[in-house]
Amino acid sequence: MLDVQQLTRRYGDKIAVDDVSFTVGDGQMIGFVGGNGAGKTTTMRMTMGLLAPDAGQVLWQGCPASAADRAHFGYMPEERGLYPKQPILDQLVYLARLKGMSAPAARAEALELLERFGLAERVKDKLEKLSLGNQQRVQIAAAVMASPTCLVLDEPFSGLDPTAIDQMADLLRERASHGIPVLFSSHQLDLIDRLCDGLVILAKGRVVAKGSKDELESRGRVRHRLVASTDLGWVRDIAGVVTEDVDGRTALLEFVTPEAQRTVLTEALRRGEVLELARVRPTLSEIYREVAA
Ligand SMILES: Nc1ncnc2c1ncn2[C@@H]1O[C@H](COP(=O)(O)OP(=O)(O)OP(=O)(O)O)[C@@H](O)[C@H]1O
Repeated sequence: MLDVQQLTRRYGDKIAVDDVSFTVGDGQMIGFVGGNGAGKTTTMRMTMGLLAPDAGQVLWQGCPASAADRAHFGYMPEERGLYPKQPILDQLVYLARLKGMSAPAARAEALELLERFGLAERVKDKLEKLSLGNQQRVQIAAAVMASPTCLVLDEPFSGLDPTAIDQMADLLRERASHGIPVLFSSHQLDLIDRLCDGLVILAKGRVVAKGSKDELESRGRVRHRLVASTDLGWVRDIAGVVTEDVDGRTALLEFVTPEAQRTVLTEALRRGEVLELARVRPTLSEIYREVAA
């Protein structure tokens, strides 16, 4: 389990990360979300021990994370970090050997990953000869090689096409299913929604929301969609109802009290048929806009 506890980091007068805490359990995939400059990269660098926090600490399996612990983490930095002028297979083997793998095992795993990503024909190419999307695949391969105990990935999906996103998503899910914590940042909320067990939302250096999507949804406003067989203009006059939208026979409503919901339902039935009265689940984008505004 990776436990980020009250991390704080300033750059001069500016506070980049302010008292940030969250946990990524074994086998969990947690999405790290926030606008540009929210503090995600700074938090990830502190998590990896590449930047010293002004306050707070990172625990690994309940103890302060040591350099030896972090040497077994897989990390994909924002600035990427592989050498443009080196052949891709050589680089992957070299990095895996630094993590303690034997040369034959490192070569076998690197070849397997490169084949899986459709790069089997390119293993001798220098990184810079690959398209940006393929370079990104190699960067992800570097992070997941050598059985990392934890994955910390800074925007691993940026610049990937939908097929590559699906491939990488499968790979990360597979790694998480082996029981390792996976933390990754992304601006693609649909992807986070699809992939993650939970998310941490950062705004201006602070955690503004965290938890599973269900937990975050239940914190937000509860709205209902009402569809009836007759015009619904009358709902605006019912006490205890916030009318978000009324469009003929369809309305989006917030019931302030249970009585308001009963009144609306009774009145709608008195006037005609009720075709639908359903709770509207907020999208992750709506939750994000609400908490990160
Ligand atoms: N080396 C640095 N020196 C000064 N300020 C910095 C430095 N690195 C980051 N910052 C500032 O710290 C804040 C957080 O930056 P950080 O890169 O962690 O955000 P982020 O959430 O990763 O953003 P993005 O999504 O744009 O990558 C920003 O205001 C940024 O300008």
